[in-house]
Amino acid sequence: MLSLPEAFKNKLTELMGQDEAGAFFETYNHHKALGLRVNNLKADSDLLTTRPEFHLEPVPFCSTGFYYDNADMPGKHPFHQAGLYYIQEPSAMFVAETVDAQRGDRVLDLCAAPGGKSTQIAASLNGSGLLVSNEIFPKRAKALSENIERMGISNALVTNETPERLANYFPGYFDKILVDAPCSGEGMFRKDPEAIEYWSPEHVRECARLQAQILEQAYLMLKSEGILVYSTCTFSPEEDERMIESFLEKHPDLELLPIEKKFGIEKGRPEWTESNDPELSKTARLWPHRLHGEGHFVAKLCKHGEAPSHKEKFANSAKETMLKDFRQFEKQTLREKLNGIFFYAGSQLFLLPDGCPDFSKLKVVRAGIHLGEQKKNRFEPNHALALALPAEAFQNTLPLHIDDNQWERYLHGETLPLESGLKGWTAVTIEGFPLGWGKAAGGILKNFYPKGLRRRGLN
Ligand SMILES: C[S@@+](CC[C@H](N)C(=O)[O-])C[C@H]1O[C@@H](n2cnc3c(N)ncnc32)[C@H](O)[C@@H]1O
Repeated sequence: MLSLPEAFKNKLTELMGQDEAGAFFETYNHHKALGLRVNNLKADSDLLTTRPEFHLEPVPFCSTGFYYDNADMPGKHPFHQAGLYYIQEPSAMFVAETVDAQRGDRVLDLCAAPGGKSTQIAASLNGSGLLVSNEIFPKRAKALSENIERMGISNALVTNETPERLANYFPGYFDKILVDAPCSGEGMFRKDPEAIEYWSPEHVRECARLQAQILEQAYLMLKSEGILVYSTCTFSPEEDERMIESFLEKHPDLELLPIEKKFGIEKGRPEWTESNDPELSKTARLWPHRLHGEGHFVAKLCKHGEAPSHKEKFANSAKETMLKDFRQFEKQTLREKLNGIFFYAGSQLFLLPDGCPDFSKLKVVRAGIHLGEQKKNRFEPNHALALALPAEAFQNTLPLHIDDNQWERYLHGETLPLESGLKGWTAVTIEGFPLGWGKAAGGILKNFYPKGLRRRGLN
């Protein structure tokens, strides 16, 4: 059993009562639940469920979620590098299900790194609308950006901003906002035992102060009739029901919406708040002793009041004359011409989503698809382009297969021998799914798998 802080044990025992607390603490004798979520932007679940290397059982509250077996090691499988799934704690999958993003929505994920929920929201948007995926810490924003790239997401802006600066930029802009708040992480003690070290009653209070500030900024960015989902991975009422209680008090135009309670998902606990308002039982709690997953809290709100107005300003496309080298590369490498808003950041070229807002004053880490770099008189593609398109989009492919070790060599950065007379930019695929670029010449494939992603050892 994990060694839990005494104050945490006493608090939860007092809240839950001896009987329930007994069942709850018993879960700390067991391993955390392991989950992965299939990326519907690229593949169907059948692709994984029918493969012998995976032993998957459906997560009941997420149609693309699966529990996997410890021996499966999905992080080491090349399908992971190809972005066919995201390894995600099962309970966490319920949060983006609650956001329920619809085609064409403008969605903000305000506290997004490393990107579990953003990548799930993007799958629901299926390339339409806009996802602004924000992370305040630069290092975490980079990891988020890499995951957005790996999953082949074309309609996201990854920003590295404070909630306050974003709120100045996007007043009343979003249809849906997710605040997956930084929290005391009590629900993750089995997954991330480090969270135990940080835990203290003072830390819980600090988190609650920060969450209230973040929620205020989210409120400003929400359209009238927009939906706000608030979630934490902690059990403390100060960060959960009481946070929603005081948020509702501050904003009477907010309505708490019911969340369906199925598959062991339970009601929020109004009895743990000041007001004891039964409305708060519309919120949801995911408990490790009630379902196979870690601890989470989720609330869903609708804003009925007026939202601050904003002037729409869109990003402009680069002139066609500036795309000469790109167009030549495109003609030689892709089967179809790409259309849309082309945007240069220095020599780097991006293809922005339709209706992309002007983001010139924001810290943007990634915008749409990173197509590549304009070099002197030629264009060099970026890894993101290989991952954003299906294999059929490329003129040249080098198909690799799981039962042959060539894919391991490719992911290590090695040059590959070629039997065919391939020439030029080539998408390397694994079982028909792009893994990255290579450049063919003289019977070998030069490896363009990004250095930072290369595998260091065979394991
Ligand atoms: C629970 S994690 C998000 C997990 C993420 N949504 C996912 O599904 O992968 C909370 C995030 O909030 C960020 N954060 C910390 N302080 C913040 C602040 N003051 N404003 C906004 N985000 C903050 C943390 O860096 C962290 O990445």
